[in-house]
Amino acid sequence: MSDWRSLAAERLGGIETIRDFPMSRLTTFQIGGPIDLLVQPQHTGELQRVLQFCAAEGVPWMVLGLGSNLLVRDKGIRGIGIKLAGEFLEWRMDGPTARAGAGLALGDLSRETACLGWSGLEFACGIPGTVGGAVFMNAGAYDGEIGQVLTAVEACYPDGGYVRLNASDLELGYRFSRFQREKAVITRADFGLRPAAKADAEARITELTCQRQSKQPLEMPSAGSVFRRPAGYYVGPLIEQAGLKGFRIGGAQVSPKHAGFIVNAGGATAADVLALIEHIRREIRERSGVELVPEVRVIGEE
Ligand SMILES: NC(=O)C1=CN([C@@H]2O[C@H](COP(=O)(O)OP(=O)(O)OC[C@H]3O[C@@H](n4cnc5c(N)ncnc54)[C@H](OP(=O)(O)O)[C@@H]3O)[C@@H](O)[C@H]2O)C=CC1
Ligand SMILES: C=C(O[C@H]1[C@H](O)[C@@H](CO)O[C@H](OP(=O)(O)OP(=O)(O)OC[C@H]2O[C@@H](n3ccc(=O)[nH]c3=O)[C@H](O)[C@@H]2O)[C@@H]1NC(C)=O)C(=O)O
Repeated sequence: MSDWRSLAAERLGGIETIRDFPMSRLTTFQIGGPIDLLVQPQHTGELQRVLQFCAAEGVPWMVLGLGSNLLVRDKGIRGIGIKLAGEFLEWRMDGPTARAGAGLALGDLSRETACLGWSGLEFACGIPGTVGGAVFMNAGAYDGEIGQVLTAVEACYPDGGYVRLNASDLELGYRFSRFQREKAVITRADFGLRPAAKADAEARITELTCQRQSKQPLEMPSAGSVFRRPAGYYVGPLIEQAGLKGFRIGGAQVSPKHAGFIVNAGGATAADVLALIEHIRREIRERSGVELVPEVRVIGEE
C-alpha cells in the first residue's frame, strides 16, 4: 500500500473508491493489469476534489470511459482512474439540444434521442464508448462524426477550473480533439439535433446495426479498429492482402471477420496484442510501404 492511497482515503472521504481494480474488467478487450485506485465522482464538486488531490500530491490520473479504445499493459496503471458516475450519466433535451453527461454510453444516447423523434446521432448507435470518450476522439462511423453534431462541451481542468467551450474551439479533426494534447476531464456535451419521424430515425439505426454486425467481430472482445486510416488506404484490405487475416500471437488474433480489428481469442495478454501490432506494422511496411499508426490508446506501466 503506497502512502498516497492512505492519504486519498482521508482526503477523498465520501467519494466511492476501489483499490487495485483489474482493468480487464473495465476494457472491451478484457485485457489489462490493475489500476491503483478507481475513483467514481458523482458530481462536479467531487470531481474537482479528486483533481485537486492529484495536483497537490502529484498523483497521475486518467479518465476511464467504457474502455472501448484502450489497450492496458499487463502490469496495470499507476495512479488514479476517474470513472464518471452519478449526474455524469444523465441527459435531457433542451429544445433541439441534447445535453448529455460525459459518462453516458453514446449508443444509449443515440437510441434514446431517436426514440423521442430526434435525428443526428443515429450514426453513433454502435459506437461502444462514452459521450466523453467520443468527444475526446471525435469518434465516427458510417459517414457520421461527433463534430458534425457537437455544439459545446464542458470540461474540468487539473487545477479544478471549469470551462464551457464551443465545438469550434476544440480543433476537431479525424479522430482528434484538443483534449488529446491538453489534459482535462470532459464532463458534459451538447448536441444540436433535428426533429424527425421516429420511425425514420429508428430504421436508420436498425440498418446501421445490421451493417456493423455483418462486418465487425462484435461477438469477440476487441478495441475496435486498431489502426488509423492511412491517407489513401483502408486498413482492412492492406492486412487481408498481406495474408494476415486470422494470424495469431498467443491469445491475440487478427479478426478473421474484419482484418482491421485484433480480437482477444481467449486469454490474450497486452504483450500478445502489442507483439501482434508490431508484426502487422512490419509486414505492411515491407509489403506496401505504408506506415500504420495505432488508433487504440496503449497505456499502463511498461
Ligand atoms: N467507431 C467505432 O466503431 C469505435 C469507436 N471507438 C471510440 O473510441 C472512443 C473510446 O470511448 P470510451 O470507451 O468512452 O473511452 P476509453 O475508456 O477507451 O478511453 C480512451 C481515452 O479517452 C479519454 N477520455 C475518455 N473519457 C474522457 C472524458 N470524459 N474526458 C476526457 N478524456 C476522456 C481518456 O484519455 P486520458 O488517458 O488522456 O485521460 C482515455 O484514455 C470513443 O470515441 C469511441 O466511440 C471505440 C471503438 C469502436
Ligand atoms: C471500429 C471503429 O471505427 C470504424 C467504423 O466503425 C467503420 C464504419 O464506419 O469505419 C472505419 O473502419 P474501416 O476504416 O476499417 O472501414 P470499413 O468500412 O469497416 O472497411 C473499409 C473497407 O475495407 C474492406 N475490408 C474491411 C475488412 C477486411 O477484412 N477486408 C476488407 O476488404 C471493407 O469491405 C470496406 O470496403 C472506422 N475505423 C477507423 C479507424 O476510422 C473504431 O473507430 O474503432
